[in-house]
Amino acid sequence: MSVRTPSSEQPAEAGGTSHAVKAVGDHRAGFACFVGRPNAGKSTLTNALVGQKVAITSNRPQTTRHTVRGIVHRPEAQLILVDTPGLHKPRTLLGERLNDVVRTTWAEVDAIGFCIPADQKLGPGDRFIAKELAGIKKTPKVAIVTKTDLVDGKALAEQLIAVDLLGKELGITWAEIVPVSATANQQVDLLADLLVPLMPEGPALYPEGDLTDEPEMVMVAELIREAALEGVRDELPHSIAVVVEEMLPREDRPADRPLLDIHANLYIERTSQKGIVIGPKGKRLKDVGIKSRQQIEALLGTPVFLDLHVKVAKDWQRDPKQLRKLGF
Ligand SMILES: Nc1nc2c(ncn2[C@@H]2O[C@H](COP(=O)(O)OP(=O)(O)OP(=O)(O)O)[C@@H](O)[C@H]2O)c(=O)[nH]1
Repeated sequence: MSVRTPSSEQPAEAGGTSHAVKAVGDHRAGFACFVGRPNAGKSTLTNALVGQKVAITSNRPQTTRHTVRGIVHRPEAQLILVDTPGLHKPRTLLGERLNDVVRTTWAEVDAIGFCIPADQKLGPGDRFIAKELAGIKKTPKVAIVTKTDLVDGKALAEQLIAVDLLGKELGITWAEIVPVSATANQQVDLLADLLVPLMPEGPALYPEGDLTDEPEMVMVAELIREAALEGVRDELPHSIAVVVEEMLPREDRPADRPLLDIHANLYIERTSQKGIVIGPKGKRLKDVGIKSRQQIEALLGTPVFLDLHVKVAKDWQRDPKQLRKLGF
């Protein structure tokens, strides 16, 4: 088994495939995606690799709904990370659509990183995904054991062995098995080093300095949704969707004091959920507004006036028309 620890000094090489490292001067560019069950740490890892927040994260499963691309720039390579929703057994139409997005992504990328949290035993969710992965023969697969800061050396070693065995059992050849911690920034750069040789040779696909190609309106909506998800429980997280209707610079402002007006709607599925989202005397919604506005201002680099409304889109997760309207 080829496991990458901080002391590994082997050259970055892709498990004997045709992707071996080329001489200096060659440039590589391509797409990699992280897969794994909900909450495995895919979005956090994407952000750590890119060095800036491009994907929202939360401790609620199924946070990620959009395919966010983070772009890692290196002198010798450009690595475009596609962050997909967690694959899971679908229960709703939204669930089915999300799984379709995942599979389509897998077929298009140059490498797949399978994320398995170090602090949880391999379970049916991991197996479900690994079995699907086994069916995708051509794409190199890297097993990434995430959240290594949460476990001791013994538990980590056991997890690495379990991942290796899972691969053998299902006929998957891991190009690498890499333990990382995105929050403690352990081995994150090494992971990028190992992914780069798996990319095809070619020129950069995005201008230098671009960190994502997600439209600003979508990123803004995601930041609002992230703030709204904090502290909500049970079914509600899945019921929340945010759509930014309009982003316009306020007229009649002096050039040195611009203000961006953002109008956004936060959708829930049932009237009964309104109270939870808005909170007593509107306090929760106000907090969501303040928190997300700060993040949006940091993202866009301009002062923002955020006009946020809560609306009911009845059972939108099961309604094709509503799903389309909400961007799915
Ligand atoms: N301690 C620790 N926590 C982590 C690490 N990476 C992610 N987390 C936490 O794990 C939770 C889930 O992380 P995400 O990055 O949102 O997970 P995800 O796989 O993108 O989740 P979905 O969007 O639901 O598919 C968050 O609370 C993160 O802060 C890590 O390296 N160490």
